[in-house]
Amino acid sequence: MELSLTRPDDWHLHLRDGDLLEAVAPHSARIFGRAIVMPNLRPPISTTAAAMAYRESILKALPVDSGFSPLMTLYLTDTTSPSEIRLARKSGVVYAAKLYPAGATTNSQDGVTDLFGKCLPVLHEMVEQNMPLLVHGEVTDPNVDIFDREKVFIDTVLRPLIQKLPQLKVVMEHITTKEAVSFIESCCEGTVAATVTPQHLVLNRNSLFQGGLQPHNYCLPVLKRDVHRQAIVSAVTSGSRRYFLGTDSAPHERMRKECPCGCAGVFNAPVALSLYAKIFEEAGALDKLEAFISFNGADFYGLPRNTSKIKLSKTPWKVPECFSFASGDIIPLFAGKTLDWLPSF
Ligand SMILES: NC(=O)N[C@@H](CC(=O)O)C(=O)O
Ligand SMILES: [Zn+2]
Ligand SMILES: [Zn+2]
Repeated sequence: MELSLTRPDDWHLHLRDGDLLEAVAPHSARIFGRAIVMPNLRPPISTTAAAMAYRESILKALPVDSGFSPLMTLYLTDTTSPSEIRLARKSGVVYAAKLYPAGATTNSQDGVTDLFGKCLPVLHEMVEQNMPLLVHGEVTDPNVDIFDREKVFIDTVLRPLIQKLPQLKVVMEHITTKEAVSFIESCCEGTVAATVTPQHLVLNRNSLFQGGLQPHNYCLPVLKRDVHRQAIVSAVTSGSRRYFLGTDSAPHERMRKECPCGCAGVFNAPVALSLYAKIFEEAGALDKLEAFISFNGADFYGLPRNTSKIKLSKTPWKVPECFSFASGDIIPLFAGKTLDWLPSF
């Protein structure tokens, strides 16, 4: 079987910088037309000037004939100003601003400590500029169980936020729970949406401990119980326009994953499309795959859909064990495993 599909976009991607950027960018660029590029570098991409410079380094890291467009984002801090949002919009290269609650995830140290206390003027300006707020939706309170942090964030931050600013466009990134699905369903379609990663659709929290600790399955939000996985599978395969592809491909060098305090983040760019196809096939919903991977995100962001095509054929292929680059190795999700759906162009 072979599917011909509109070229997809990745609405949540970490491209990193330096050697790592050069190593990973081609994996996304061969498959996706565009990607929303996350700003959590060190230092963070918190100004329009930094976003423009980062965009140039991404373009340099792409293969010469690549048609891939990086869509940049701004990292919100306690001191981001409304004028920075205006500048970002005017630049034509910044498409959203990203909320990292300080301490919630990789490189979130400079994130927001008090959204309602520090960021309301910026959020009002984002409404004015029709600029989406992208959210890592977890509370950081160490007393909240790590498996409950998304649910508590919805109740204490997201619901109050959309009550205060019903016109703000919000993308809840990498949703992992049935509570997140209920929340998204309760919001206004076209104003609040969610991205879903391949790992949260195919794995549950058992995969973190299968036969021993599995650092390459560790990401944030952490994998959840299977009942939650099933809820997000039903949501994305229902055909709803509220959900779209965001891989959250987040590479870390092997030695930073396989160590006493390993980093959170899964490198899934080479396998993401195969895994999404597997999920839709198993749900008997292959007819709804194209909207999820290629239409819903563009429609939400108000961008034209891609016009070129890719092919996905039902051909078994083996995922490489490892990708080596100048400063180390990166282990992909499903390393060494065989997957069913092979993308080609
Ligand atoms: N998802 C992750 O586990 N890690 C991401 C950050 C993020 O998306 O939260 C990273 O930048 O490594
Ligand atoms: Zn995140
Ligand atoms: Zn991410």
